[in-house]
Order: sequence, then structure tokens, then C-alpha cells
Amino acid sequence: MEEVGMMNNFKKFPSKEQLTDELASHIALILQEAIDEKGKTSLLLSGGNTPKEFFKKLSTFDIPWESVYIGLVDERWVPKEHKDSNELLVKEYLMQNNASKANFVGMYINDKEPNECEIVCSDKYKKMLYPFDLVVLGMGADSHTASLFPNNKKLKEAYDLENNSLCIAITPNDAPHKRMSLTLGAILSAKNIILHIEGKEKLKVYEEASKSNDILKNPISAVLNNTDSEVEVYYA
Ligand SMILES: O=C(O)[C@H](O)[C@@H](O)[C@H](O)[C@H](O)COP(=O)(O)O
Repeated sequence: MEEVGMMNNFKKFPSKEQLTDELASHIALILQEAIDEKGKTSLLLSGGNTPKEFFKKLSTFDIPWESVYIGLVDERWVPKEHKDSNELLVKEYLMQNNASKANFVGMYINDKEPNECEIVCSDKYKKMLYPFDLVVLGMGADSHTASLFPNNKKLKEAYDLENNSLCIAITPNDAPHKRMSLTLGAILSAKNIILHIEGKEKLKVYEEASKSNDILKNPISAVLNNTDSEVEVYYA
């Protein structure tokens, strides 16, 4: 327990509602400061259930959303109207209210396989979103983050910091759908990295992963235990 948060900035909130409010305000402030500094900003978001409430809250903030470029940390390779699409999730939960004016840069390309799209996706993200101001990660109970799944055969390539591609196609061992994910190098290049986790089960996974060097078994460890960037952890 003692080591939790030692390397990173671990913030525990008494309720999910408080986490939602604080996380949304914190993100809005990061975006506003980047816009003040350089006229635009980029925000890279994860899918899953955990971010839905903070997406809704963030959508109500009064910032110049037309200067915000939103991309994905990963995408499930399904059509944009499919219920599992992260693009659909971000559009439904975040790009509403004030945030409807934000710009969206997706990963999915219809009628193509993800491995045919790695270069196009990487080039598009370099052109439209890079350098990343903020990456918001989630984590699964198996310790995957983005679509970097434990013991996946593409992990070594995804971890290769010499590889300057931002995007990598990955087929999960167990989870549904082929994916496109940011590479580890792309995630760690962000000026701000936030990990958002909720529930005791994920806390346990986080605690174990923050002490683990086995990055093939625990992909989140590759982010948490990197030596260059601090990760802000939001937990309730
Ligand atoms: O699209 C995805 O599946 C993700 O980006 C993934 O990495 C997600 O963040 C975790 O699986 C947590 O998902 P939950 O919030 O649903 O637990």
C-alpha cells in the first residue's frame, strides 16, 4: 500500500461524483491554458464505461471548444454507429452542449482492416493532434490500458520507443473487436497523462501494477513506471 502513488500523483476522491467534478475542472483548465498559450489544444480520450460521467460534465464547461481537437487513445474497429465505437461514445457523451463545437479526429476507416490503417492513422494524428497536450487513460481489470493488452503479440512493437508511429493495430487475445491503439511512445509523449480508475478491484490492479516491472503482463505498468513523465491518477 505504501508504494501506491509514490511515483505518480495519486488522488483519491470520497465519491465518484466528486471525482467527476474535479477531473472535468482539471481537464478544462489544462485545455484553456494550452489554448491561451498556443491558440489550440489536443485531448486524447479512452473509451469504456468509466469516462461517461466526466465526459458529460466536461461538455458543459465554457471554454473555446472550437480550438479543441479531440482524438482517441484507442478505437474498437467497428462502424461509427456501432454501440461499441469509441467515436460514438465521445460524440454522444462529450461532444454535446458547449463541447459540440470541438473538432474530432477519429481512427476508424470504413471497409479497411486496422493493420492497413496504421500509417494513415499515425500521419493524421501527427498532423492534427500532435504534440498531445493531454491523454486520459482508463485501465481494465487485466491491467490493459488503451488497447495494449497483456501478453499480446504486438506489445513489443507497441513498446518500441524507436518506432515513431503513433498508432498500432492490435487484435486483443480475449476482448472483442480488432483495435487501433496509441503506441506507448505516443502516450508517454503527452504533456499531461491522467489515469482514471474507479472501484476497489481496479485499485488493487493499480497497486500491483505500480510495483511491477513485468510490462508484458501488466501494460499499465509501462505507463505508470516510466521514468520521464508523471502520471496523475484519479481514483474513487
Ligand atoms: O476502448 C477501450 O476499451 C479502452 O480505451 C480501454 O482501455 C478502457 O479504458 C478500459 O478497458 C477500461 O474500460 P471500462 O471503463 O469500461 O472499465
